[in-house]
Amino acid sequence: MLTPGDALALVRQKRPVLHHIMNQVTMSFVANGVLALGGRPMMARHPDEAAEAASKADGLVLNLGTPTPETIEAMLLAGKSARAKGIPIVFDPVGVGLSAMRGDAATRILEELHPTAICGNAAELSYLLTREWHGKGIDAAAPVSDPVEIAVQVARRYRCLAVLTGKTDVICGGRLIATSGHGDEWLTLVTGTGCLATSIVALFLAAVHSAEAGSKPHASWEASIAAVCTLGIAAEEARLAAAGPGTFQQELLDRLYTLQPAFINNRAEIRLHSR
Ligand SMILES: Nc1ncnc2c1ncn2[C@@H]1O[C@H](COP(=O)(O)OP(=O)(O)O)[C@@H](O)[C@H]1O
Ligand SMILES: Cc1ncsc1CCOP(=O)(O)O
Repeated sequence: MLTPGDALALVRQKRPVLHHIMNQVTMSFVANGVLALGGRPMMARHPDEAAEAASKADGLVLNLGTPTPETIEAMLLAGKSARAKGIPIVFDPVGVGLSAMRGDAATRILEELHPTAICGNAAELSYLLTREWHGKGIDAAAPVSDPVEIAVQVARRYRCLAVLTGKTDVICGGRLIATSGHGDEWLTLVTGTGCLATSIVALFLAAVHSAEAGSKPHASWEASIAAVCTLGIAAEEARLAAAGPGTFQQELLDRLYTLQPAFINNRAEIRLHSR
């Protein structure tokens, strides 16, 4: 079994290059979060260079936050290149039910690229099942009654890992289902923490994929659990030193930088489920 601490140590040892095609709102924060954890963020969003950039990466993040026809084209080109190279692709369908444009882009990404993992909030993952939008703006409007069931259905429908974020995070890969209650409600006061969760999942998947550990059964699922626990525990520690959302954001980056594998292993509480 790959512990959360083992996975964090691998991230810092491997320092994966993570190619992002993502929204313009949270790019800088996400790049700083990935750097703080030991990764190498790379943003390359023009269709003319997207495939080439992906071919030089260890993992690819496709984030639908501020889509344009050009970035959607770039996502499809980068995704095909990532598939040819065999690196993990992580898709965050940010605000997917806001417009037909986002819904259509998500359909193409899912059908043409078959991402390794889908990460999003409950409204986003439910939309991928029902094509009905229950979000407010781009956020999940209200807690859903059974987030585990939504994640299970998404993982089964799209044959991938599903990571549903919220007060409780759900990490599902087929029959493997886990939940983590780590985190802090101030994460919802800083824009980009959902995007960062997605990029951290991609970072951990890329690290494990590029190491021997990646060949072990369940390694990708365990890496995704490690990713959400790392962010959640970093947030719990950050909250202790923060006065409000501004200092919380700074403290969060500092905790991502200083968290030690043994500390995460001592602290992480993960519940396993069966369906
Ligand atoms: N009420 C909450 N309490 C504690 N942590 C939360 C809460 N809501 C979200 N989180 C955490 O915030 C991060 C971003 O999740 P979320 O807010 O669902 O993303 P998004 O911005 O995509 O809606 C995740 O690490 C999640 O665990
Ligand atoms: C506010 C906003 N609008 C389009 S993308 C974006 C940021 C979304 O970030 P997150 O989903 O991580 O809160």
